[in-house]
Amino acid sequence: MLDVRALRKVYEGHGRHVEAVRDLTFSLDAGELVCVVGPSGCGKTTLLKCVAGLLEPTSGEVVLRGQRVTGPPPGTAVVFQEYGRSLFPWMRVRDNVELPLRQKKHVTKARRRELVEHALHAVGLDDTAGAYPWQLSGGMQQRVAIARAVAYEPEVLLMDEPFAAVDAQTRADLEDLVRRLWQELGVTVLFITHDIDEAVYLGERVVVLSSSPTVVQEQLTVDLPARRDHLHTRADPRFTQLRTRVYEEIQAAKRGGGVGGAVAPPQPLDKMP
Ligand SMILES: Nc1ncnc2c1ncn2[C@@H]1O[C@H](COP(=O)(O)OP(=O)(O)OP(=O)(O)O)[C@@H](O)[C@H]1O
Repeated sequence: MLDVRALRKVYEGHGRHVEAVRDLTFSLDAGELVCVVGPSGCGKTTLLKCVAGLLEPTSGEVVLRGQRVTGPPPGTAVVFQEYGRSLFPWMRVRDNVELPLRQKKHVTKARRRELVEHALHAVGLDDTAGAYPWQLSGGMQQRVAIARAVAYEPEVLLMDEPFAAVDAQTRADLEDLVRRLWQELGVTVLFITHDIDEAVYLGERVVVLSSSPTVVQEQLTVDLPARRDHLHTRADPRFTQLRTRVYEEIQAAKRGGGVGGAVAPPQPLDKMP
């Protein structure tokens, strides 16, 4: 349903020439939750902006439901890292969540209110509808941003390092929230992170990017149980195997090769220590 094909993006201007991503090709099936992980500065945000139709690729393309993406595609919601900048401080929480719904002309006011209530309930913020964002903690503000995306009833949810700025406990809670919403809503999720543990904990599949010049280094299926929790999943030996493998891939990418390469053939995951 979502295809990234030979995507390349070069930023030009002010005497600079930055090849942010060189050649990215991967796909998401409908209803998948895929994490993209890569080192800092490898072009993850650039990739997400191209997928969201906010940035034009230099070459290659993003195709969503068979249509080439040339602007923000309908049915797609984005959650960015900087929740503080994505919420309007002069609008109450309920109005922030409702705002994108106003674009949907066929949705009545009563239905909008219902969707907002339901979304705030889904993220555990029933009591904050009348508050202003600045009256909430960072983690709560990010929940509002997620509620806004959920209320929009997207088919595709794009998330760009959404939990990078919150504390570890809140982050763990928000990761569980994303998996729960994904399971309940059947939405297709592309989740960008630089955190290997987060990618393996959340994803059904992990796309590993190399460092610049950026290509897809590896794709791994995460064969952990669908029901995950921080206590048990992170203690699962399989979790450790997978995170080790992703870590090795990223290290190999920095050296300019794959884990397998000419040096050592890749070990099947089930044979890894
Ligand atoms: N608007 C821009 N103009 C010029 N160069 C840019 C622009 N945006 C990003 N870049 C450059 O493109 C490269 C990739 O940046 P990008 O933000 O996509 O990486 P990232 O993987 O998301 O980084 P991080 O993990 O640190 O958030 C960097 O070298 C960055 O300096």
